[in-house]
Amino acid sequence: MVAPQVAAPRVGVLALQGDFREHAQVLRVLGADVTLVRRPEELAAVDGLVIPGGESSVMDKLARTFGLAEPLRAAISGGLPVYGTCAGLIMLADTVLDGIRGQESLGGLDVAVRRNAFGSQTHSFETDLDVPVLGGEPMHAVFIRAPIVESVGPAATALATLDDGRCVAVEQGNLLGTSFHPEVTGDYRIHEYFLGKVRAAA
Ligand SMILES: NC(=O)CC[C@H](N)C(=O)O
Repeated sequence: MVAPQVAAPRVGVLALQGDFREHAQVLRVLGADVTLVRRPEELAAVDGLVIPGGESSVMDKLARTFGLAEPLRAAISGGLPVYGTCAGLIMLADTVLDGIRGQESLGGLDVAVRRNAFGSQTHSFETDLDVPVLGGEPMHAVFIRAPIVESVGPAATALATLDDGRCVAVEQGNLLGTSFHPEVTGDYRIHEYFLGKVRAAA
C-alpha cells in the first residue's frame, strides 16, 4: 500500500537578523519545507512564519527598510500563523516597553512586552518551565537578554509563567510568542505545537 502523501507545511523564517538558521534547522528536522524570508514575495509563499531571536530594534529597522513591515502586518492581521521567540515576541507585541526611540513593532498579540526585562546581572539564565498546553515534562527554557510579558490583554492567553508569576509564553489565535529560545535546547515541542497551527490554517 502506498502511504498517503501529506504536503510538508511551508514555513518561513524571517531572516533579516538574529538566529534564523537555528529555527530553520529545527523546522527542517520536523519535516517543514523552509524558506528564509527577506522579501515580500517570499512571505507571500509561506503558510506560517517564525520570527527569531536577535535584536528587535534592528529587526524593526530592517523590516521597514526592506519594505517588509507592512506586508508582515497585513499577513498577521490576515491570520497567518506566526511564532515569535524573544526579539520575535517583541515584534509581535501590540505594546513594547523600553524600546529604543522610534522603535515600532508589528503587533498582533494583545500584550505589553518589556525588553531586556531581567537586567544586566541576569542577562541570561535557564530554568525548567511548565507549559501545560504541551503536556508532559516541563520544558528546559533558555532566556537570553529576554523580554517579559508584562501584561496580557483579554484577547491573549498566557501559556507559561515563571515561579514568580511573570508570563513568558503567550498565544492568541494563530499567533504564538515565547520569551525564551526553544531552538537551542533540542526540545522541539513548541515548534511542533506551532506547526499544528500552520497545518490547520494551510
Ligand atoms: N535573545 C533575544 O532575542 C534578545 C532580545 C533583545 N534583547 C531585544 O530587545 O530585541
